[in-house]
Amino acid sequence: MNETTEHTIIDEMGIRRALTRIAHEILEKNKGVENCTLIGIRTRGIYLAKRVAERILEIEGVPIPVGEIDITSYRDDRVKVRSVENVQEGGKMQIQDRKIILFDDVLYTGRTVRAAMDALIDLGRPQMIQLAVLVDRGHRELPIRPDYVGKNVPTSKSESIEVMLTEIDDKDEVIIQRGKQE
Ligand SMILES: O=P(O)(O)OC[C@H]1O[C@H](OP(=O)(O)OP(=O)(O)O)[C@H](O)[C@@H]1O
Ligand SMILES: O=c1cc[nH]c(=O)[nH]1
Repeated sequence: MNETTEHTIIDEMGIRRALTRIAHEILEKNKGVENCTLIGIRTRGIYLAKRVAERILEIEGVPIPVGEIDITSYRDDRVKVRSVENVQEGGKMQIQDRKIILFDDVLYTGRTVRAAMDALIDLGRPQMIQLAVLVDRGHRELPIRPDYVGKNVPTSKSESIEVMLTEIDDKDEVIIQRGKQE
């Protein structure tokens, strides 16, 4: 039998604590947020970036620009970047010489992050790029590692992680589905 089971791996409180910790880690690693820009990978990476920017404002009293990058995946594994936009004011993000902190909900093969980095570098020369993810589930196919991780979740390839955020899913929860076919 090939039944699918699922259970919660991070609840609402866990997500809140993880994002607060990541906000503190960003402040510590960068000695503040001067010259930093947060860029969320569409869709849920954007909400994570916005929430961390709010925490940083609460903790440090400093606003931080937040942008979004839209990447479309194709079945043959090519990825296409559609845009990089400022989510607060609209218009283009400044990339040149900025410290960019990329946000995504799940890190798996690393191909989405690689596409995002390629697109950013096409637009300008960032001073550096860092990576924040809510869940690192392993199985990297590229030499990419996150600087900030909400939770490391060892998985098998037949499992799947689903991140739900109130902004679009009506609740905050991360679940693992087992027995799901790829
Ligand atoms: O490291 P990778 O192998 O690239 O996988 C990670 C990506 O996969 C998921 O996006 P997905 O393409 O499932 O789109 P969605 O988040 O909009 O559902 C997730 O949100 C990451 O962006
Ligand atoms: O399990 C996975 C793998 C890639 N992206 C997801 O959102 N979940």
